[in-house]
Amino acid sequence: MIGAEHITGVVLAGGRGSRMGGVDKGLQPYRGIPLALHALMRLQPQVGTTMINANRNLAAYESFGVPVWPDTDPDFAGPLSGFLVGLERAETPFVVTVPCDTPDFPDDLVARLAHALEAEDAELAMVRAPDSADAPGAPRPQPVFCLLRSTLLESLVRFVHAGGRKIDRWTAQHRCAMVDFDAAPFFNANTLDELRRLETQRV
Ligand SMILES: Nc1nc2c(ncn2[C@@H]2O[C@H](COP(=O)(O)OP(=O)(O)OP(=O)(O)O)[C@@H](O)[C@H]2O)c(=O)[nH]1
Ligand SMILES: [Mg+2]
Repeated sequence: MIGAEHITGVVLAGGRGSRMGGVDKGLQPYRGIPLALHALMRLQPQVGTTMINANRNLAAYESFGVPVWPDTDPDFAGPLSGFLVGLERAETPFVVTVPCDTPDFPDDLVARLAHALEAEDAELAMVRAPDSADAPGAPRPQPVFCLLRSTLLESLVRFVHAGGRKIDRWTAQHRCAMVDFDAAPFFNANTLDELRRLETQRV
Protein backbone atom coordinates (compact mmCIF):
# COMPACT_ATOMS: atom_id res chain seq x y z
CA MET A 1 0.00 0.00 0.00
CA ILE A 2 1.20 3.53 -0.77
CA GLY A 3 1.00 5.21 2.64
CA ALA A 4 0.49 8.95 3.00
CA GLU A 5 4.03 9.24 4.40
CA HIS A 6 5.40 8.20 1.00
CA ILE A 7 3.70 11.11 -0.77
CA THR A 8 4.70 14.78 -1.04
CA GLY A 9 1.81 17.12 -1.81
CA VAL A 10 2.42 20.16 -4.02
CA VAL A 11 0.00 23.09 -4.24
CA LEU A 12 0.38 24.60 -7.72
CA ALA A 13 0.14 28.37 -7.39
CA GLY A 14 2.66 29.47 -9.99
CA GLY A 15 0.35 30.70 -12.75
CA ARG A 16 -0.19 34.18 -14.16
CA GLY A 17 -3.86 34.40 -13.16
CA SER A 18 -4.53 36.21 -16.44
CA ARG A 19 -8.27 35.46 -16.41
CA MET A 20 -8.40 37.13 -12.97
CA GLY A 21 -6.72 40.22 -14.37
CA GLY A 22 -3.19 39.11 -13.54
CA VAL A 23 -3.63 38.83 -9.76
CA ASP A 24 -1.83 36.14 -7.79
CA LYS A 25 -4.70 33.63 -7.79
CA GLY A 26 -3.53 31.60 -4.79
CA LEU A 27 -3.65 34.68 -2.55
CA GLN A 28 -7.22 35.67 -3.43
CA PRO A 29 -9.50 35.31 -0.40
CA TYR A 30 -12.09 32.55 -0.42
CA ARG A 31 -14.36 32.52 2.66
CA GLY A 32 -11.79 34.79 4.31
CA ILE A 33 -8.75 32.58 3.70
CA PRO A 34 -6.33 32.65 0.72
CA LEU A 35 -7.25 30.08 -1.92
CA ALA A 36 -3.87 28.35 -1.81
CA LEU A 37 -4.10 27.99 1.98
CA HIS A 38 -7.47 26.25 1.56
CA ALA A 39 -5.87 23.80 -0.86
CA LEU A 40 -2.91 23.29 1.46
CA MET A 41 -5.11 22.58 4.48
CA ARG A 42 -7.16 20.11 2.49
CA LEU A 43 -4.06 18.36 1.24
CA GLN A 44 -2.06 18.16 4.47
CA PRO A 45 -4.06 15.34 6.14
CA GLN A 46 -3.82 13.28 2.94
CA VAL A 47 -0.01 13.26 2.51
CA GLY A 48 3.19 13.05 4.56
CA THR A 49 4.70 16.40 3.65
CA THR A 50 3.71 19.44 1.59
CA MET A 51 5.20 22.31 -0.40
CA ILE A 52 3.92 25.22 -2.44
CA ASN A 53 4.99 26.09 -5.96
CA ALA A 54 4.64 29.85 -6.50
CA ASN A 55 6.39 32.47 -8.60
CA ARG A 56 5.28 35.74 -7.00
CA ASN A 57 4.77 37.10 -3.46
CA LEU A 58 6.89 34.29 -2.05
CA ALA A 59 6.90 35.79 1.48
CA ALA A 60 3.10 35.66 1.61
CA TYR A 61 3.15 31.97 0.66
CA GLU A 62 5.97 31.29 3.16
CA SER A 63 3.70 32.55 5.92
CA PHE A 64 1.61 29.38 5.40
CA GLY A 65 4.45 27.50 7.11
CA VAL A 66 5.62 25.03 4.45
CA PRO A 67 8.49 25.26 1.92
CA VAL A 68 7.82 27.45 -1.13
CA TRP A 69 9.63 26.81 -4.41
CA PRO A 70 9.44 28.91 -7.58
CA ASP A 71 9.76 27.47 -11.09
CA THR A 72 13.30 26.86 -12.28
CA ASP A 73 12.41 28.37 -15.67
CA PRO A 74 11.41 32.00 -15.34
CA ASP A 75 9.01 31.99 -18.33
CA PHE A 76 5.73 30.68 -16.77
CA ALA A 77 5.90 27.48 -18.79
CA GLY A 78 2.64 26.18 -17.36
CA PRO A 79 1.64 23.61 -14.74
CA LEU A 80 4.31 21.13 -15.90
CA SER A 81 6.88 23.53 -14.40
CA GLY A 82 5.16 22.94 -11.08
CA PHE A 83 5.29 19.17 -11.59
CA LEU A 84 9.01 19.55 -12.26
CA VAL A 85 9.60 21.57 -9.09
CA GLY A 86 7.72 18.97 -7.05
CA LEU A 87 9.63 16.01 -8.51
CA GLU A 88 12.97 17.82 -8.09
CA ARG A 89 12.39 18.85 -4.48
CA ALA A 90 10.47 15.88 -3.07
CA GLU A 91 12.27 13.25 -1.03
CA THR A 92 9.44 10.72 -1.20
CA PRO A 93 8.74 8.06 -3.88
CA PHE A 94 5.47 9.80 -4.86
CA VAL A 95 4.34 13.36 -5.53
CA VAL A 96 0.75 14.57 -5.81
CA THR A 97 -0.23 17.93 -7.29
CA VAL A 98 -3.34 20.04 -6.74
CA PRO A 99 -4.09 23.47 -8.21
CA CYS A 100 -4.62 26.44 -5.91
CA ASP A 101 -8.01 27.36 -7.38
CA THR A 102 -10.17 24.34 -6.45
CA PRO A 103 -10.68 24.75 -2.69
CA ASP A 104 -13.25 21.98 -2.17
CA PHE A 105 -11.46 19.02 -3.72
CA PRO A 106 -12.32 15.68 -2.01
CA ASP A 107 -10.87 14.47 1.30
CA ASP A 108 -10.19 11.07 -0.24
CA LEU A 109 -8.53 12.44 -3.40
CA VAL A 110 -5.03 11.14 -2.68
CA ALA A 111 -6.14 7.78 -1.26
CA ARG A 112 -8.21 7.05 -4.37
CA LEU A 113 -5.43 8.11 -6.74
CA ALA A 114 -2.92 5.97 -4.81
CA HIS A 115 -5.24 2.97 -4.84
CA ALA A 116 -5.71 3.18 -8.61
CA LEU A 117 -2.02 3.74 -9.33
CA GLU A 118 -1.15 0.63 -7.38
CA ALA A 119 -4.02 -1.52 -8.66
CA GLU A 120 -3.15 -0.72 -12.28
CA ASP A 121 0.61 -0.75 -11.71
CA ALA A 122 0.65 2.69 -13.35
CA GLU A 123 3.29 5.41 -13.28
CA LEU A 124 0.78 8.15 -12.63
CA ALA A 125 -2.86 8.54 -11.69
CA MET A 126 -5.14 11.40 -12.63
CA VAL A 127 -8.61 12.70 -11.81
CA ARG A 128 -11.36 12.44 -14.40
CA ALA A 129 -14.43 14.57 -13.70
CA PRO A 130 -16.88 16.90 -15.44
CA ASP A 131 -15.60 20.47 -15.65
CA SER A 132 -17.83 22.44 -13.37
CA ALA A 133 -20.79 22.07 -11.07
CA ASP A 134 -22.73 24.63 -13.14
CA ALA A 135 -22.42 22.90 -16.51
CA PRO A 136 -21.07 19.45 -15.76
CA GLY A 137 -20.83 18.03 -19.30
CA ALA A 138 -18.81 14.91 -20.01
CA PRO A 139 -16.11 13.70 -17.66
CA ARG A 140 -12.64 14.69 -18.83
CA PRO A 141 -9.13 14.36 -17.44
CA GLN A 142 -8.21 17.02 -14.86
CA PRO A 143 -4.44 16.61 -15.19
CA VAL A 144 -3.42 19.14 -12.52
CA PHE A 145 -4.78 16.64 -9.96
CA CYS A 146 -2.07 14.09 -10.51
CA LEU A 147 -0.21 11.48 -8.48
CA LEU A 148 3.22 10.76 -9.92
CA ARG A 149 6.00 8.31 -9.22
CA SER A 150 9.11 10.33 -8.43
CA THR A 151 11.06 8.22 -10.94
CA LEU A 152 9.29 10.25 -13.67
CA LEU A 153 11.63 13.17 -13.03
CA GLU A 154 14.08 12.22 -15.77
CA SER A 155 11.33 11.85 -18.36
CA LEU A 156 9.79 15.19 -17.43
CA VAL A 157 13.13 17.02 -17.54
CA ARG A 158 13.68 15.69 -21.07
CA PHE A 159 10.15 16.65 -22.17
CA VAL A 160 10.25 20.20 -20.77
CA HIS A 161 13.79 20.89 -21.99
CA ALA A 162 12.71 19.85 -25.47
CA GLY A 163 10.07 22.59 -25.30
CA GLY A 164 7.13 20.41 -24.21
CA ARG A 165 4.37 22.31 -22.40
CA LYS A 166 1.20 20.25 -22.68
CA ILE A 167 0.52 17.97 -19.71
CA ASP A 168 -1.46 15.41 -21.71
CA ARG A 169 1.32 15.06 -24.30
CA TRP A 170 3.71 14.14 -21.54
CA THR A 171 1.37 11.89 -19.54
CA ALA A 172 0.52 10.02 -22.76
CA GLN A 173 4.10 8.73 -22.72
CA HIS A 174 3.43 6.86 -19.47
CA ARG A 175 1.01 4.33 -17.99
CA CYS A 176 -1.72 6.50 -16.49
CA ALA A 177 -4.62 5.41 -14.28
CA MET A 178 -7.79 7.50 -14.60
CA VAL A 179 -9.95 7.87 -11.50
CA ASP A 180 -13.56 9.06 -11.84
CA PHE A 181 -14.94 11.65 -9.42
CA ASP A 182 -18.13 13.75 -9.16
CA ALA A 183 -18.09 17.20 -10.72
CA ALA A 184 -18.95 19.52 -7.83
CA PRO A 185 -15.76 19.25 -5.74
CA PHE A 186 -13.71 20.05 -8.84
CA PHE A 187 -15.42 23.32 -9.69
CA ASN A 188 -12.51 25.75 -9.99
CA ALA A 189 -12.29 29.52 -10.16
CA ASN A 190 -10.62 31.08 -13.17
CA THR A 191 -12.23 34.52 -12.91
CA LEU A 192 -13.10 36.69 -9.90
CA ASP A 193 -16.74 36.20 -10.83
CA GLU A 194 -16.40 32.43 -10.65
CA LEU A 195 -14.62 32.79 -7.32
CA ARG A 196 -17.51 34.79 -5.84
CA ARG A 197 -20.04 32.29 -7.21
CA LEU A 198 -18.06 29.38 -5.80
CA GLU A 199 -18.05 31.07 -2.43
CA THR A 200 -21.82 31.21 -2.23
CA GLN A 201 -22.56 27.63 -3.25
CA ARG A 202 -22.30 24.68 -0.89
CA VAL A 203 -20.68 21.57 -2.27
N1 LIG B 1 4.47 26.62 -11.66
C1 LIG B 1 3.58 27.04 -12.55
N2 LIG B 1 2.28 26.77 -12.36
C2 LIG B 1 1.41 27.21 -13.28
C3 LIG B 1 1.82 27.91 -14.43
N3 LIG B 1 0.72 28.21 -15.17
C4 LIG B 1 -0.34 27.69 -14.49
N4 LIG B 1 0.07 27.11 -13.35
C5 LIG B 1 -0.77 26.47 -12.33
O1 LIG B 1 -1.57 25.47 -12.93
C6 LIG B 1 -2.88 25.46 -12.39
C7 LIG B 1 -3.91 25.59 -13.49
O2 LIG B 1 -3.69 26.80 -14.20
P1 LIG B 1 -4.79 27.90 -14.50
O3 LIG B 1 -6.08 27.56 -13.87
O4 LIG B 1 -4.77 28.15 -15.95
O5 LIG B 1 -4.18 29.15 -13.68
P2 LIG B 1 -3.39 30.39 -14.24
O6 LIG B 1 -2.48 29.94 -15.34
O7 LIG B 1 -2.82 31.11 -13.08
O8 LIG B 1 -4.57 31.28 -14.83
P3 LIG B 1 -4.69 31.88 -16.31
O9 LIG B 1 -3.49 32.77 -16.52
O10 LIG B 1 -5.98 32.65 -16.25
O11 LIG B 1 -4.72 30.70 -17.25
C8 LIG B 1 -2.93 26.60 -11.38
O12 LIG B 1 -2.80 26.03 -10.10
C9 LIG B 1 -1.74 27.46 -11.73
O13 LIG B 1 -1.18 28.10 -10.59
C10 LIG B 1 3.23 28.18 -14.59
O14 LIG B 1 3.69 28.77 -15.56
N5 LIG B 1 4.06 27.71 -13.63
MG1 LIG C 1 -3.42 28.96 -17.22
